Amino acid sequence: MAESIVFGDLLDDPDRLFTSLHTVLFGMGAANLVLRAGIVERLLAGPATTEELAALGQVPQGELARVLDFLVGHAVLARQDDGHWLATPRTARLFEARGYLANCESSALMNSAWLPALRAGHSNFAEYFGQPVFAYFAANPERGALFGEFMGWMTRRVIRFLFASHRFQPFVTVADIGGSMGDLLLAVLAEYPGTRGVLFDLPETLALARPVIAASPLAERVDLVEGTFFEAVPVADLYLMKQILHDWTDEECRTILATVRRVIPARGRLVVIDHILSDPPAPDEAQSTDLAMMAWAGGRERKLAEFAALFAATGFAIERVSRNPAGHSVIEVCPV
Ligand SMILES: C[S@@+](CC[C@H](N)C(=O)[O-])C[C@H]1O[C@@H](n2cnc3c(N)ncnc32)[C@H](O)[C@@H]1O
Repeated sequence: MAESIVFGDLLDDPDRLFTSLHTVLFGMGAANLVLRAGIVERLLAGPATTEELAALGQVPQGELARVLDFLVGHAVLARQDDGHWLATPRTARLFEARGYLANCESSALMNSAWLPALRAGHSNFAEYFGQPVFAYFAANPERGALFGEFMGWMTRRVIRFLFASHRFQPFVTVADIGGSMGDLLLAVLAEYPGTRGVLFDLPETLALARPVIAASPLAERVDLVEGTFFEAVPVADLYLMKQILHDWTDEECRTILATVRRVIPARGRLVVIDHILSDPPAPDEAQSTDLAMMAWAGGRERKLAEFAALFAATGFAIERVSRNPAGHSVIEVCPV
């Protein structure tokens, strides 16, 4: 069995446990603080003084300098001899990960409500934020936009694996169901010239995606279609569903899959991209995202046999599986 990061050698070494978790917890807080205050973007544009950055964030200079010193200690920022703060290569990485860092902060907040959430029978998210996750994002577009950035960051993590290990059979139109900001769809269209794409998602999500797609050189090849996958999806010969089924219960997944099954052509394919749970359990990414799905959406990650049962119940059969030990796997299914 792989060694657990937190509950293995760290738990056996209290000094490292304390230092590591404190660095993660307060590093995450410091990162979100400077991102939210606009300081990271400002420093990516050029060096600045403490006074300028404190004015920008409307925070006291002394406390801000201590936070910035912490980030200098981790080479996320640097400081010139004349006292100006400046960006390092890690500052850009931090900016790219801003959606994920906001997501981590929400996870930490909602985990404080885990026990009452379980007792009340709903997700940690609904317990802490007062609404199910996608309703909350629809009502709070600035949080929805950060979530979309997080999804794009996650997609970029899996795209290299996807294209290296899994080729799609020839297709004319690909529909990304719950495709968020279109990161996966645009990557697939770039990889498969001469094809067209449909970005299908809730209206509030597509309102955020529309300018992103319009700015892409591939915009001409994309149609945006609003709707809910509990009712109807557009017709295509290749369907993508990345990180969709894991948000929902088995019963809800059967409804989503049945919606696709009603319109998929006989030669069409559905490609599900999700974590596959190890069996027996291992301290891997899938095991932690399983808890994340319980917390965020009342959903779950699944073992391959559990996916197979969902497909069998909705008129699909697994044709190919590209298993990714380090993250999301690819399960391609055909209608039967
Ligand atoms: C976890 S995100 C995955 C996004 C994208 N597939 C990816 O992997 O980057 C779930 C997506 O499902 C969308 N969604 C949620 N409920 C939906 C519904 N009923 N119909 C269509 N899309 C929905 C959300 O707006 C969001 O974009």
